[in-house]
Amino acid sequence: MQCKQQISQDSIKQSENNYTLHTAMITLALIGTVVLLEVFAFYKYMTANHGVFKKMGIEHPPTSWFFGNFNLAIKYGVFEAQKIFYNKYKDKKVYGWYDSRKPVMVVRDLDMIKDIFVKNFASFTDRYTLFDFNPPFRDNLLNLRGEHWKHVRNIVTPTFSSGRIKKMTSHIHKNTKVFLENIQQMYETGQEVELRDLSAAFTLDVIASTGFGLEINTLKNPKNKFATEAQKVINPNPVLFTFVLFIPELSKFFSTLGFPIVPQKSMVYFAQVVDQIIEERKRDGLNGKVNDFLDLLMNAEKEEEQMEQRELTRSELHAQALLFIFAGFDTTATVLSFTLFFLAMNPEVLKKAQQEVDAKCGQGLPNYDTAQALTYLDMCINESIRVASPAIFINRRCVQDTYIQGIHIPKDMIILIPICAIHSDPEIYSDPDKFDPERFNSENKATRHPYAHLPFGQGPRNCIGMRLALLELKIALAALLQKFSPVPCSKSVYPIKLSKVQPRAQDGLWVKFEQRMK
Ligand code: HEM
Repeated sequence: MQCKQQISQDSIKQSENNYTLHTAMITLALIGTVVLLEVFAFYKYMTANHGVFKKMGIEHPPTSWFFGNFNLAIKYGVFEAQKIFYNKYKDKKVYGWYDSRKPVMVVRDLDMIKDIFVKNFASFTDRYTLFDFNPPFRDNLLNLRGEHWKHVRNIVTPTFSSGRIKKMTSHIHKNTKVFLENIQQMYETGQEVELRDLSAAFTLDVIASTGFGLEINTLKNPKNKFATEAQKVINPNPVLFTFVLFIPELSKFFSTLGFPIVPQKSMVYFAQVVDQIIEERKRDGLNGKVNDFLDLLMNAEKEEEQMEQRELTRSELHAQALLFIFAGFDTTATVLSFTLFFLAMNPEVLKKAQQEVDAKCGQGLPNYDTAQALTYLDMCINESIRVASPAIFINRRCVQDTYIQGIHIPKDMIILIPICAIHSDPEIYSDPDKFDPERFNSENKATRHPYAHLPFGQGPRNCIGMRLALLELKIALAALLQKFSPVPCSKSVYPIKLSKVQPRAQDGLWVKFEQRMK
């Protein structure tokens, strides 16, 4: 009897065990299926667009399901990858590229590029931006689309007219004097100088001054709040940025979790600076008397309910003011530092540039008109931007189905103009790594396609700050060359090895300054 009971208890236990095992297996199988389905769904999501170019009959590099073609940018570096495939498809007007899951049409043909920038502009009014910004930066020109962009651009354009920029020369002069004092000190102490940081401090001081009438003095006090916050904005969190590069949709998710790609606190800091200056100027009756961008933007500002055609809201004003800082200082610093370095490494070019400066500017600081007359210096700057362009590429988003030169560009296709590859195409610029300003004399320029040099973009959506940047560069370079000569030093590495991901020299741009004997 006892034995029978024991047997039935054992069998109950056995069947309980079986049941538990069975349930565990079903659960595991269910989890496995869900995981598999999710992996499959993710795979489908990542590869959903990978057939686009094949259907269009457009060639592209072989794709990886996760990276698209991004693994090639990681393998070779952004510059090199652009050059490799630009050359690989040299007999094509366009080729395809997948930024992870996103198809991007790369346009090589210069006539097609011209049509995209100008003739067919109505189809390419917008830029593609990786993520949407929050206020106070949301409504900035770089980011805005369609009619909203047109409205703001029309209001802001007069701010950058020759007349307005001419009036800003005094701001540039003030900062150039401090720049020269710094160089004098470096010369006296025999210091070897890395040009990048020096140039960035100068161009940030100029933007703070021409933009907002502020004297932040980064050249003397590199850790000032304005400069540290600006550095945070132009160097977003690299981990989050990489995630968003692969899956742009994640940017909203990170933002909601309180981790925006561009630090929101820094943006708010700059908006508060702008608000404070506006209040002070209104209080002190200084409206229209400071000759900076804020002055002009303030005149264009109106309360939302009183809005007329040609006025900005405070939110639009914030966004433009902030954009001028971020679009204006790092780019100009890149050109200033590379140009000075190239001059130091090419003594014949340096001598010629100095002779021109002496002849056209004499001893005083170059003004707006003398700066326009510095044609050889202009050639040096153009050549420096060709070799090391601050913008690696330009993009546009196609807003309506369009045919250009027999090629169908569907609505929403992202267009990429490979500036670096065009600037170093040996069929356009022979021996492209060589620094040779003569490429930009009027005779040589006339033999080239006008769209073979695109450092500031082209057409109605080109760089609005180009004239200001060139004026600032010419005044700073000419003033420096009047008194000093940049020369090679023990740390100089030439020819330059460009960084794989950004317009920087891998080994820095090191020079020494010598005082000129006249
Ligand atoms: C050497 C210095 C600079 C370079 C190389 C440069 C380059 C560029 C490039 C390539 C674009 C895109 C153009 C296109 O899509 O066709 C651009 C746009 C822009 N830049 Fe610059 N830039 C420089 C300086 C400045 C300065 C000093 C400012 C302002 C103070 C500025 C403000 C802007 C703005 C607001 C846009 C957007 C224009 C729009 O979408 O309507 N840039 N820049």
